Amino acid sequence: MTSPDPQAATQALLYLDGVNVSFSGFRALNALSLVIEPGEMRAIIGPNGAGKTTMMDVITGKTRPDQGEVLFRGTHDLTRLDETAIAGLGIGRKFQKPTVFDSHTVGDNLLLSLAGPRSPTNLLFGRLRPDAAERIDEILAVTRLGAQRDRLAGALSHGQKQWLEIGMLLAQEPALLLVDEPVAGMTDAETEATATLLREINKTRSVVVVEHDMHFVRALGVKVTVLHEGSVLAEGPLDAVSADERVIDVYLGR
Ligand SMILES: Nc1ncnc2c1ncn2[C@@H]1O[C@H](COP(=O)(O)OP(=O)(O)OP(=O)(O)O)[C@@H](O)[C@H]1O
Repeated sequence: MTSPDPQAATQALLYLDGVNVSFSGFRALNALSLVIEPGEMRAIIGPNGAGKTTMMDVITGKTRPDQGEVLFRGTHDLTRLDETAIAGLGIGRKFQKPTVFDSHTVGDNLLLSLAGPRSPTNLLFGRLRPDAAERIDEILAVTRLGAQRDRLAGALSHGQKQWLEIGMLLAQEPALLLVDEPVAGMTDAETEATATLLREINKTRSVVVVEHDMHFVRALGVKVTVLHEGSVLAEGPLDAVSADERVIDVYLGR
């Protein structure tokens, strides 16, 4: 792949160019270049070890690249910021395994995640953002967890826990959501519902989703980037990348 147009750096929401990451001499990311436009939802696919998780780690500041540019909104150099600062810029990440608070209700999990002045003292004295109750209602509606509000999170199904965690991420009001294999272990119906949920979220936020489940990627209906050996192998609509011989060889054909 050629590098993206340098002018794209200033217009992109997320701009990666020539990113290298090595672990003990092994290139996990190899001159990776990728551009996510404002408002876009992008699906990232690729075989095990292709570098998908490492790419997310670089964007969120967990891993520092050895080389390359990583810019958010054209001006923020993510290679110089730590994880907290990057989260503060509005980049939220959902890991594969749900990490909800099992012994709290669904509603309280969301309350604890709300952006705003939520120091322990503020929570203790009920000082929350003024629209907290309204925002929780909205998130419960979009995640279809309204009927579960007073249930303990520990009692939810695996799919519902994943939706709750996506809801907790939404409560932080990120501009960009990074979502790692959200439908692993879900039923077909839950997988469909998750595609609908991410499409709904994408109406107001940008999303990068890593997923192996091709039915789910198809249901998202967005541009797909195929990673292989730490670089972009192919990019485009799912039908086009699925027909690409190189993609079939390294990933889909297996
Ligand atoms: N901390 C690390 N130390 C050494 N090697 C690592 C480390 N993290 C990742 N790697 C290696 O880098 C390569 C890319 O890994 P990465 O987890 O990014 O791939 P992936 O595309 O997310 O794979 P999967 O689909 O299996 O999650 C792999 O070969 C992996 O073993």
